[in-house]
Amino acid sequence: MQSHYLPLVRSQTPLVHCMTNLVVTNFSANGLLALGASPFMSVTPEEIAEIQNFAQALLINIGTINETDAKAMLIAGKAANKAGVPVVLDPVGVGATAFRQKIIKQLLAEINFAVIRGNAAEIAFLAGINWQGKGVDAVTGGDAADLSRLAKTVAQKYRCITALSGEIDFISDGKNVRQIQNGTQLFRKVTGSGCLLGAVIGAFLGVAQPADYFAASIEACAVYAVAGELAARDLSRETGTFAINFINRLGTIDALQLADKARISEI
Ligand SMILES: Nc1ncnc2c1ncn2[C@@H]1O[C@H](COP(=O)(O)OP(=O)(O)O)[C@@H](O)[C@H]1O
Ligand SMILES: Cc1ncsc1CCOP(=O)(O)O
Ligand SMILES: [Mg+2]
Repeated sequence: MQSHYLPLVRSQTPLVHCMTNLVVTNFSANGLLALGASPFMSVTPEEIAEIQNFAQALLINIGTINETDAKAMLIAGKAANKAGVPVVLDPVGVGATAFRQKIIKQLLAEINFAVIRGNAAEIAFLAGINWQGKGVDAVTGGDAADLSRLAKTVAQKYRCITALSGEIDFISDGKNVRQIQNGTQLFRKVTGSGCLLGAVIGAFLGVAQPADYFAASIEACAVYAVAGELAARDLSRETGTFAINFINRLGTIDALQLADKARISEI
């Protein structure tokens, strides 16, 4: 694929305001910095509305959600909508507890999300379909047609782009679906792999026009999965090394590597 948004991320350094979970905050900030974006990690109620005046994107991730953070996310999301800042939702482990389900229902009712990114279990939950999940992880399985339909259903239901990640990523705008057949199994052994992807999608949206959010999301997922594939070369079970290699690859991946490696098709 042609890289259009990656050079823009590197030249414009979009500020991505991440309201994310306690597990992945540092990994996400380092991943954004490596890529060329500018992370701002804050859930502080006193400042989260103001940040939307200068942010290029907002990420809302419910990984370690509590009532206080949920209230702050509602305020930030609404302020971002008002300011025209694209908002990405990562509904981490939404099917796992009643509390998460309550929070997600409120967020989806009151905020317009540009992109919802989740694994198969999370996207299936939003589609209203029973799917196997375990805590914050998806249990693998499901054929491509089912997963593609899930992504499309959620995109239509919430009038947004959906990025369903896994062995194959499915990205839909509610009409079209693209599949990306890149990545590595090692991603599953590094916590924050999905969460950082949500932040990276935010960076790509931050340099795109709203009409191009589908294209920007596809490129973000492709850059991410190809960087993972390159980072995993010569590794089998060295998950710590993979995490470091991956951050390095986010910084060095270029147009040639993307054109050479990305396997993107319509489904
Ligand atoms: N089995 C796999 N093979 C290749 N890539 C994978 C695999 N599982 C996940 N990925 C990649 O890992 C990244 C994070 O996705 P995922 O693991 O689904 O998120 P989460 O951590 O939220 O469950 C995505 O880029 C996805 O393409
Ligand atoms: C392990 C864990 N527990 C609560 S949030 C979280 C991080 C999940 O990160 P990811 O979905 O990116 O693997
Ligand atoms: Mg996740």
